[in-house]
Amino acid sequence: MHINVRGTRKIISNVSSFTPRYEFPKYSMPLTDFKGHQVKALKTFEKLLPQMNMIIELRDIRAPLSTRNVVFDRIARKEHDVMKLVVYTRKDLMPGNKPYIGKLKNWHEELGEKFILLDCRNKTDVRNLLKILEWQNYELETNGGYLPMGYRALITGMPNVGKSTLINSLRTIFHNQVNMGRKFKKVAKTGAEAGVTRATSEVIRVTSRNTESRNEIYLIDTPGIGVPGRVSDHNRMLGLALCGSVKNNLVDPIFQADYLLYLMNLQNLNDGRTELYPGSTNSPTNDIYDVLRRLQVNKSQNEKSTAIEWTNKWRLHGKGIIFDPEVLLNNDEFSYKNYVNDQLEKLGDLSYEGLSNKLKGNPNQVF
Ligand SMILES: Nc1nc2c(ncn2[C@@H]2O[C@H](COP(=O)(O)OP(=O)(O)OP(=O)(O)O)[C@@H](O)[C@H]2O)c(=O)[nH]1
Repeated sequence: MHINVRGTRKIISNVSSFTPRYEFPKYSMPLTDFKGHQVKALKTFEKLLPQMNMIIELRDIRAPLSTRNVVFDRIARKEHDVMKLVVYTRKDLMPGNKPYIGKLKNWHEELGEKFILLDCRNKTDVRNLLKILEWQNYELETNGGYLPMGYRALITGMPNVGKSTLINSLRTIFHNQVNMGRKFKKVAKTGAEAGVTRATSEVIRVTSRNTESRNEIYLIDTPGIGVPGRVSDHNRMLGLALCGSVKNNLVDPIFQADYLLYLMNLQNLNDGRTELYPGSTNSPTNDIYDVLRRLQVNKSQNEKSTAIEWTNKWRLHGKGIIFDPEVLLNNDEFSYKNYVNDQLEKLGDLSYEGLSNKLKGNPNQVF
């Protein structure tokens, strides 16, 4: 990809000679982590869609492009009436700069997409989402009346973006309202690894009928669905690895660490203040082995384990880092609408038979 970068290169601290990399090398790696159970989930997803009143697509705020899956757009386009809401998760890990949110707003306006940000574990944030659901339910009810199957929302998204955590938080709020004090079991399994949920769930009730509404609100949890190789590329695979949306061991940890370094240097080019790795403000480097040496706690720790430790730390708790270079590079030519259309074009027709056959015949899962 050729990137046309605007000529306003800020100087990082007092190191005037340092130039970050604007492109990342294409190391050898698989370009997708698409699996058989995901094809099955897609078929169920498509079948369930006509019964749905809303699709809630979760994406990781640190990688708004990489965790956007056009497979969902392709399926949802067939159902014109269904409302779609994008929920960016991990708000708590988001960079605190206003321009980023401004950029996101502009992008979504281009497509007329509604979005909110939340931390799936934060009660206030999750209550706000519940209010949106209740409001939509109320609107529908006042216009159309009673829904015998209740108001239904399908929760979708890439693996590990927080779907099950969000459902559990919504359930906890509901449970505390109706069953004060008594313990209850989590309904959706959660975990730090991609692919914890492997089957589409039964309907999960999150509100009861009350004086304002006769419709109950239900959610349906789905397994995380990755992108087929034809809409993926090296940068995307690396971004997804850093978010935890593909299996950790698919991409060499040194490549992941190097990609993180590439992103950090680009980020410092924009912000110019944060100590993202040892010496990043006064002696920045593009050499990952140099950074790993700086990070090593003792001589016996090897480069690979240092890389794993460092990327894990950022994947799980790293605050203020963005994993999509398109967000960090001030590229005037970038258009969100064109990006999405380009992805849809690359995806082409979604043929499940084709996907299943290619999965069977291709151990590298690249298709
Ligand atoms: N910091 C932070 N962590 C979160 C948030 N939401 C979820 N997590 C964590 O992210 C990890 C993955 O969450 P899950 O809810 O299992 O993700 P999922 O989308 O259901 O995953 P799959 O089953 O693989 O599709 C868990 O360790 C959660 O605790 C959030 O908003 N902020």
